[in-house]
Amino acid sequence: MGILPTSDKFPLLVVLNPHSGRKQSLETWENTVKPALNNAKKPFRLIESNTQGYVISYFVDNIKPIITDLAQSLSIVTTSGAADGETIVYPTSAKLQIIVLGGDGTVHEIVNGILKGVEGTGFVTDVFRPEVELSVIPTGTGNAISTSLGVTSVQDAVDRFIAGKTVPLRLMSVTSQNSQLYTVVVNSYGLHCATVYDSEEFRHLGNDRFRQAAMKNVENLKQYEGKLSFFGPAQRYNRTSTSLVETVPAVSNIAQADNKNTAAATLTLPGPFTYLLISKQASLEPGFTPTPFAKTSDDWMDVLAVQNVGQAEIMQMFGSTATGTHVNLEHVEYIKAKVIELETPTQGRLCIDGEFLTIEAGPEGKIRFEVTSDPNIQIFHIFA
Ligand SMILES: Nc1ncnc2c1ncn2[C@@H]1O[C@H](COP(=O)(O)OP(=O)(O)OP(=O)(O)O)[C@@H](O)[C@H]1O
Repeated sequence: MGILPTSDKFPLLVVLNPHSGRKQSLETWENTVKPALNNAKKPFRLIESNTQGYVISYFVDNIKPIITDLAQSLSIVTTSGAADGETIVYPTSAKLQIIVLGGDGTVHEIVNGILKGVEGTGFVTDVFRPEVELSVIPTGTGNAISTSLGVTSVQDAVDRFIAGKTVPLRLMSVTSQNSQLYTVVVNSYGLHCATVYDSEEFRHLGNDRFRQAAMKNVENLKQYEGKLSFFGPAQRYNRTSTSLVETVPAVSNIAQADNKNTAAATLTLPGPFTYLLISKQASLEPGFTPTPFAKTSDDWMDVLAVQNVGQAEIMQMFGSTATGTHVNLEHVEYIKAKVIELETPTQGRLCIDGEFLTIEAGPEGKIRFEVTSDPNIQIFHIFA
């Protein structure tokens, strides 16, 4: 007797955002994904998002009963023959499968809703730790996660789900004095954040909405004051050797760290920033690969930083992001790190997977980015 696979007893969840991309998720569901699941005899439960923020609230409110039902569906009752000889064997792990018909913002809401819903509870522990397996059907605008994994179409995503191979979806934790969130794709500051902010009004253009909003912001190019500090191990792209080279903390910094109880930065970038990304995905949309060394499953964050440049340099960078060769441009900094802090002298705006966060001015407003390693947070996997 063994533990039954989830699909035999507990339905997979299908999260559908009808507003994603060019609003074709429902059609894709009805025409392609639902027939494929029916064919494969996979029972499902449909969760349709009816407003912005619905998905996050749904999981905050429902993840505990979902995990309870999932665990119970996998429990095994054994009888010894005696009247009171019934024993229930509970599982120590289980797979919760979720198909996402939406874009990266919907994945962001699922991940943050689940983690918020189980925070401070005993629902995810060493004794019982569910694995959440996400199948992202690319029906958003950028579809960064799918694009970075090489998923080329809706059918390709469905095929990968049916094939069943998954890889870890590594998260970034984003902490300020009064908030804590998880990022699945990208944190941005400066031109990219302003572009995402302005792109909503061009949603009807599909992928082109980012291009339209980017051009608007390049025309009125601004510099964004801030200091970026890197802690612990870091690798910096070296244009001469065309490779990532380990950056060792300066000796004075090590001494400082030993004397005080606070770590000194391995490296700092003084800003101001024209363009700044802290990313877990190589591509943010098809044909746009700003952080080409980023990997969905590794334990690094990839930083693309462009400091204090003009329109010509930005356009030159955009011109080579399709191939990733912009990392060789003089004004481009590319760094891999595990812990990063951003401090701005005045109030600023940070974009986290399309969601916006206010950065308060000065040291109190500092934002800390870390790759998560806690096994009770790192429960997400993605069909690849
Ligand atoms: N019913 C709804 N009406 C309006 N907005 C919604 C609804 N359901 C969800 N949303 C919001 O839609 C936003 C965008 O979703 P999503 O990220 O999936 O698509 P996208 O922005 O087109 O794709 P991508 O993030 O891949 O570029 C999310 O911020 C989400 O909160």
